[in-house]
Amino acid sequence: MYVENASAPVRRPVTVPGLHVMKAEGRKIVMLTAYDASFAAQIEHAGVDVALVGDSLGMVVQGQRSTLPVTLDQMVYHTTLVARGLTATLLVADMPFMADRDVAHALEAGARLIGEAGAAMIKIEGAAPHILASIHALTERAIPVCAHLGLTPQSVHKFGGYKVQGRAQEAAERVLGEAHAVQQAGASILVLEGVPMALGERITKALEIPVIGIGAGPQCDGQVLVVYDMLGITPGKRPKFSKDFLAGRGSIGEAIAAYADDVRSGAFPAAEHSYN
Ligand SMILES: Nc1nc(=O)c2c([nH]1)NC[C@@H]1CN(c3ccc(C(=O)N[C@@H](CCC(=O)O)C(=O)O)cc3)CN21
Ligand SMILES: CC(C)C(=O)C(=O)O
Ligand SMILES: [Mg+2]
Repeated sequence: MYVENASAPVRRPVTVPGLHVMKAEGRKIVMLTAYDASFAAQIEHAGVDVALVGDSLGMVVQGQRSTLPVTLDQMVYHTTLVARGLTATLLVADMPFMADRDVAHALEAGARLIGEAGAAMIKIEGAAPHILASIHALTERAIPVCAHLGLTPQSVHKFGGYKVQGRAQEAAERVLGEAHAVQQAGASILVLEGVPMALGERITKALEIPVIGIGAGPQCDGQVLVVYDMLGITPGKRPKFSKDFLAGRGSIGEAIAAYADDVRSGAFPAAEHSYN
Protein backbone atom coordinates (compact mmCIF):
# COMPACT_ATOMS: atom_id res chain seq x y z
CA MET A 1 0.00 0.00 0.00
CA TYR A 2 1.28 3.46 -0.85
CA VAL A 3 1.37 5.73 2.20
CA GLU A 4 2.30 9.30 1.53
CA ASN A 5 5.22 10.42 3.72
CA ALA A 6 4.75 7.48 6.07
CA SER A 7 7.58 8.59 8.36
CA ALA A 8 5.96 11.94 9.25
CA PRO A 9 4.35 12.02 12.70
CA VAL A 10 0.60 11.64 12.30
CA ARG A 11 -1.48 14.09 14.28
CA ARG A 12 -5.03 12.90 14.60
CA PRO A 13 -7.53 15.53 13.54
CA VAL A 14 -9.20 17.39 16.40
CA THR A 15 -12.98 16.94 16.22
CA VAL A 16 -16.01 18.24 18.09
CA PRO A 17 -16.71 14.84 19.72
CA GLY A 18 -12.98 14.66 20.50
CA LEU A 19 -13.22 17.88 22.54
CA HIS A 20 -16.00 16.29 24.62
CA VAL A 21 -13.78 13.25 25.26
CA MET A 22 -11.00 15.63 26.38
CA LYS A 23 -13.33 17.21 28.97
CA ALA A 24 -14.45 13.77 30.19
CA GLU A 25 -10.83 12.65 30.57
CA GLY A 26 -9.67 15.89 32.19
CA ARG A 27 -7.28 16.79 29.35
CA LYS A 28 -7.03 20.56 28.85
CA ILE A 29 -8.03 22.07 25.50
CA VAL A 30 -5.55 24.54 23.95
CA MET A 31 -7.01 27.27 21.72
CA LEU A 32 -5.32 30.25 20.11
CA THR A 33 -6.34 32.91 17.59
CA ALA A 34 -4.92 33.05 14.05
CA TYR A 35 -5.58 35.49 11.24
CA ASP A 36 -3.39 34.22 8.38
CA ALA A 37 -1.85 31.06 6.89
CA SER A 38 1.63 31.57 8.38
CA PHE A 39 0.38 31.80 11.97
CA ALA A 40 -2.04 28.93 11.28
CA ALA A 41 0.93 26.76 10.26
CA GLN A 42 2.81 27.71 13.47
CA ILE A 43 -0.25 26.81 15.54
CA GLU A 44 -0.70 23.55 13.65
CA HIS A 45 2.95 22.60 14.13
CA ALA A 46 2.86 23.38 17.87
CA GLY A 47 -0.06 20.97 18.34
CA VAL A 48 -2.65 23.53 19.43
CA ASP A 49 -6.09 21.85 19.45
CA VAL A 50 -8.29 24.68 18.19
CA ALA A 51 -7.55 27.75 16.03
CA LEU A 52 -9.92 30.71 16.33
CA VAL A 53 -10.26 33.35 13.64
CA GLY A 54 -11.34 35.97 16.17
CA ASP A 55 -13.03 39.23 15.32
CA SER A 56 -10.27 40.58 17.58
CA LEU A 57 -8.57 40.95 14.19
CA GLY A 58 -10.40 44.29 14.01
CA MET A 59 -8.22 45.48 16.88
CA VAL A 60 -4.91 43.62 16.45
CA VAL A 61 -4.76 43.44 12.62
CA GLN A 62 -6.81 46.46 11.54
CA GLY A 63 -5.90 48.75 14.45
CA GLN A 64 -9.49 49.68 15.31
CA ARG A 65 -10.73 50.50 18.83
CA SER A 66 -13.24 47.67 19.01
CA THR A 67 -14.32 44.52 17.18
CA LEU A 68 -17.55 46.13 15.96
CA PRO A 69 -16.37 47.36 12.50
CA VAL A 70 -15.34 43.85 11.39
CA THR A 71 -17.47 42.65 8.47
CA LEU A 72 -18.61 39.19 7.43
CA ASP A 73 -16.60 39.50 4.19
CA GLN A 74 -13.46 40.17 6.25
CA MET A 75 -14.16 37.17 8.51
CA VAL A 76 -14.68 34.95 5.45
CA TYR A 77 -11.41 36.23 3.95
CA HIS A 78 -9.28 35.66 7.06
CA THR A 79 -10.92 32.28 7.75
CA THR A 80 -10.02 31.20 4.19
CA LEU A 81 -6.37 32.17 4.79
CA VAL A 82 -6.17 30.32 8.12
CA ALA A 83 -7.85 27.21 6.71
CA ARG A 84 -5.01 26.91 4.16
CA GLY A 85 -2.45 26.64 6.98
CA LEU A 86 -4.24 23.89 8.93
CA THR A 87 -4.70 20.15 8.62
CA ALA A 88 -5.44 18.59 12.04
CA THR A 89 -6.33 21.71 14.06
CA LEU A 90 -10.06 22.39 14.51
CA LEU A 91 -10.99 25.72 12.91
CA VAL A 92 -13.50 28.05 14.61
CA ALA A 93 -14.61 31.38 13.11
CA ASP A 94 -16.22 34.30 14.94
CA MET A 95 -19.62 35.53 13.90
CA PRO A 96 -18.99 39.27 13.44
CA PHE A 97 -21.10 42.02 15.02
CA MET A 98 -24.68 42.06 13.68
CA ALA A 99 -24.17 39.18 11.23
CA ASP A 100 -26.36 37.31 13.75
CA ARG A 101 -29.02 40.04 13.95
CA ASP A 102 -31.68 37.41 13.30
CA VAL A 103 -31.78 33.67 12.65
CA ALA A 104 -31.88 33.99 8.84
CA HIS A 105 -28.76 36.20 8.79
CA ALA A 106 -26.99 33.90 11.25
CA LEU A 107 -27.65 30.89 9.02
CA GLU A 108 -26.45 32.80 5.94
CA ALA A 109 -23.26 33.89 7.72
CA GLY A 110 -22.66 30.43 9.14
CA ALA A 111 -23.05 28.88 5.70
CA ARG A 112 -20.39 31.23 4.27
CA LEU A 113 -17.90 30.73 7.11
CA ILE A 114 -18.27 26.95 6.89
CA GLY A 115 -18.93 26.28 3.20
CA GLU A 116 -16.95 29.08 1.54
CA ALA A 117 -14.14 29.68 4.06
CA GLY A 118 -13.63 26.24 5.60
CA ALA A 119 -14.41 26.68 9.31
CA ALA A 120 -15.68 23.68 11.29
CA MET A 121 -17.49 25.67 13.98
CA ILE A 122 -18.95 29.17 14.43
CA LYS A 123 -18.57 31.22 17.63
CA ILE A 124 -21.46 33.50 18.62
CA GLU A 125 -21.57 35.99 21.50
CA GLY A 126 -24.38 36.15 24.04
CA ALA A 127 -27.57 34.36 25.04
CA ALA A 128 -30.33 36.75 23.96
CA PRO A 129 -33.46 35.00 22.65
CA HIS A 130 -32.51 35.47 18.98
CA ILE A 131 -29.00 34.14 19.72
CA LEU A 132 -30.38 31.02 21.42
CA ALA A 133 -32.65 30.54 18.38
CA SER A 134 -29.64 30.94 16.05
CA ILE A 135 -27.54 28.45 18.06
CA HIS A 136 -30.42 25.99 17.76
CA ALA A 137 -30.96 26.64 14.03
CA LEU A 138 -27.26 26.28 13.15
CA THR A 139 -26.87 23.15 15.28
CA GLU A 140 -29.92 21.58 13.60
CA ARG A 141 -28.20 22.13 10.26
CA ALA A 142 -25.07 20.34 11.50
CA ILE A 143 -23.08 23.55 12.01
CA PRO A 144 -21.44 23.21 15.45
CA VAL A 145 -21.60 26.34 17.58
CA CYS A 146 -19.17 27.71 20.16
CA ALA A 147 -21.07 29.99 22.53
CA HIS A 148 -19.27 33.01 24.09
CA LEU A 149 -20.39 34.51 27.42
CA GLY A 150 -19.13 36.84 30.15
CA LEU A 151 -17.12 39.79 28.84
CA THR A 152 -18.44 39.59 25.28
CA PRO A 153 -16.49 42.29 23.40
CA GLN A 154 -19.29 43.04 20.90
CA SER A 155 -21.29 44.36 23.91
CA VAL A 156 -18.58 46.91 24.81
CA HIS A 157 -20.97 49.87 24.51
CA LYS A 158 -23.59 48.15 26.67
CA PHE A 159 -20.97 47.30 29.33
CA GLY A 160 -19.31 50.74 29.15
CA GLY A 161 -15.87 49.23 28.50
CA TYR A 162 -14.06 45.88 28.65
CA LYS A 163 -15.19 45.18 32.22
CA VAL A 164 -15.17 41.91 34.12
CA GLN A 165 -18.69 40.43 34.20
CA GLY A 166 -20.49 38.37 36.87
CA ARG A 167 -18.86 40.00 39.91
CA ALA A 168 -22.07 40.61 41.91
CA GLN A 169 -24.04 37.58 43.12
CA GLU A 170 -27.01 38.38 40.89
CA ALA A 171 -24.78 38.91 37.83
CA ALA A 172 -22.99 35.61 38.50
CA GLU A 173 -26.33 33.75 38.61
CA ARG A 174 -27.29 35.44 35.33
CA VAL A 175 -24.12 34.25 33.55
CA LEU A 176 -24.63 30.72 34.96
CA GLY A 177 -28.21 30.76 33.66
CA GLU A 178 -26.99 31.88 30.23
CA ALA A 179 -24.44 29.05 30.21
CA HIS A 180 -27.17 26.48 30.83
CA ALA A 181 -29.29 28.15 28.13
CA VAL A 182 -26.62 28.02 25.38
CA GLN A 183 -25.88 24.38 26.22
CA GLN A 184 -29.61 23.61 26.08
CA ALA A 185 -29.84 25.43 22.70
CA GLY A 186 -27.22 23.04 21.32
CA ALA A 187 -23.84 24.78 21.68
CA SER A 188 -20.95 22.29 21.41
CA ILE A 189 -18.47 24.29 23.48
CA LEU A 190 -18.42 27.59 25.42
CA VAL A 191 -15.82 30.35 25.53
CA LEU A 192 -16.10 32.12 28.89
CA GLU A 193 -14.33 35.48 29.02
CA GLY A 194 -13.56 37.96 31.79
CA VAL A 195 -15.34 36.54 34.85
CA PRO A 196 -14.12 35.88 38.42
CA MET A 197 -12.30 32.55 38.70
CA ALA A 198 -14.86 31.17 41.19
CA LEU A 199 -17.60 31.68 38.57
CA GLY A 200 -15.41 30.10 35.88
CA GLU A 201 -15.01 27.02 38.05
CA ARG A 202 -18.72 26.87 38.88
CA ILE A 203 -19.82 27.08 35.24
CA THR A 204 -17.18 24.55 34.11
CA LYS A 205 -18.43 22.04 36.68
CA ALA A 206 -22.11 22.72 35.93
CA LEU A 207 -21.89 22.18 32.15
CA GLU A 208 -21.50 19.00 30.16
CA ILE A 209 -19.89 20.86 27.24
CA PRO A 210 -16.23 21.98 27.40
CA VAL A 211 -15.67 25.49 28.77
CA ILE A 212 -12.67 27.35 27.31
CA GLY A 213 -11.63 30.27 29.49
CA ILE A 214 -9.95 33.60 28.77
CA GLY A 215 -9.66 35.50 32.02
CA ALA A 216 -12.01 32.96 33.65
CA GLY A 217 -9.53 31.19 35.92
CA PRO A 218 -7.52 27.96 35.85
CA GLN A 219 -10.41 25.52 36.42
CA CYS A 220 -11.86 25.81 32.90
CA ASP A 221 -11.57 22.82 30.55
CA GLY A 222 -9.22 24.79 28.30
CA GLN A 223 -7.78 28.23 27.58
CA VAL A 224 -7.74 30.66 24.66
CA LEU A 225 -5.62 33.78 24.05
CA VAL A 226 -5.13 36.32 21.29
CA VAL A 227 -1.92 35.15 19.59
CA TYR A 228 -0.31 38.63 19.44
CA ASP A 229 -0.92 39.08 23.20
CA MET A 230 0.93 35.82 23.99
CA LEU A 231 3.79 36.94 21.75
CA GLY A 232 3.97 40.28 23.56
CA ILE A 233 3.53 42.40 20.42
CA THR A 234 0.15 43.99 21.17
CA PRO A 235 0.78 47.71 21.62
CA GLY A 236 -0.37 49.44 24.79
CA LYS A 237 -1.97 47.84 27.81
CA ARG A 238 -2.79 44.16 27.46
CA PRO A 239 -5.59 42.44 29.39
CA LYS A 240 -4.51 41.06 32.79
CA PHE A 241 -5.27 37.52 31.60
CA SER A 242 -2.64 37.58 28.84
CA LYS A 243 1.00 36.51 29.21
CA ASP A 244 4.05 37.05 27.00
CA PHE A 245 5.28 33.52 26.16
CA LEU A 246 7.92 34.76 23.69
CA ALA A 247 9.88 36.51 26.46
CA GLY A 248 13.07 34.50 27.04
CA ARG A 249 12.39 32.16 24.11
CA GLY A 250 13.94 31.98 20.67
CA SER A 251 11.01 31.74 18.27
CA ILE A 252 7.30 32.12 17.76
CA GLY A 253 7.03 28.33 17.42
CA GLU A 254 8.70 27.80 20.81
CA ALA A 255 6.46 30.41 22.43
CA ILE A 256 3.28 28.76 21.11
CA ALA A 257 4.52 25.31 22.17
CA ALA A 258 5.28 26.69 25.69
CA TYR A 259 1.75 28.13 25.87
CA ALA A 260 0.30 24.73 24.88
CA ASP A 261 2.49 22.95 27.49
CA ASP A 262 1.52 25.41 30.23
CA VAL A 263 -2.22 25.11 29.50
CA ARG A 264 -1.96 21.29 29.50
CA SER A 265 0.06 21.17 32.74
CA GLY A 266 -2.14 23.75 34.47
CA ALA A 267 0.77 26.18 34.88
CA PHE A 268 -1.19 28.78 32.87
CA PRO A 269 -3.22 30.68 33.90
CA ALA A 270 -1.75 31.57 37.30
CA ALA A 271 -3.50 33.69 39.93
CA GLU A 272 -1.99 36.85 38.42
CA HIS A 273 -3.89 36.17 35.14
CA SER A 274 -7.24 35.65 36.88
CA TYR A 275 -9.91 37.87 38.44
CA ASN A 276 -11.14 37.51 42.03
N1 LIG B 1 -5.35 42.17 21.94
C1 LIG B 1 -6.55 41.78 22.32
N2 LIG B 1 -6.68 40.86 23.30
C2 LIG B 1 -7.88 40.45 23.71
O1 LIG B 1 -7.96 39.59 24.61
C3 LIG B 1 -9.05 41.00 23.08
C4 LIG B 1 -8.86 41.93 22.05
N3 LIG B 1 -7.62 42.32 21.70
N4 LIG B 1 -9.89 42.48 21.40
C5 LIG B 1 -11.21 41.95 21.63
C6 LIG B 1 -11.37 41.63 23.02
C7 LIG B 1 -11.29 42.80 23.98
N5 LIG B 1 -10.80 42.16 25.15
C8 LIG B 1 -10.43 42.78 26.33
C9 LIG B 1 -9.82 44.02 26.31
C10 LIG B 1 -9.41 44.63 27.49
C11 LIG B 1 -9.65 44.00 28.71
C12 LIG B 1 -9.21 44.68 29.97
O2 LIG B 1 -8.35 45.52 29.97
N6 LIG B 1 -9.80 44.32 31.11
C13 LIG B 1 -9.43 44.85 32.40
C14 LIG B 1 -10.50 44.43 33.40
C15 LIG B 1 -11.08 45.60 34.14
C16 LIG B 1 -12.01 45.12 35.24
O3 LIG B 1 -11.48 44.67 36.30
O4 LIG B 1 -13.26 45.15 35.05
C17 LIG B 1 -8.10 44.25 32.87
O5 LIG B 1 -7.38 44.93 33.60
O6 LIG B 1 -7.77 43.10 32.48
C18 LIG B 1 -10.27 42.76 28.72
C19 LIG B 1 -10.65 42.16 27.52
C20 LIG B 1 -10.57 40.76 24.91
N7 LIG B 1 -10.35 40.69 23.49
C1 LIG C 1 -10.60 36.51 22.52
C2 LIG C 1 -11.36 35.50 21.74
C3 LIG C 1 -12.18 34.61 22.62
C4 LIG C 1 -12.19 36.14 20.66
O1 LIG C 1 -13.40 36.10 20.63
C5 LIG C 1 -11.47 36.87 19.60
O2 LIG C 1 -10.25 36.74 19.49
O3 LIG C 1 -12.14 37.59 18.85
MG1 LIG D 1 -14.23 37.48 19.21
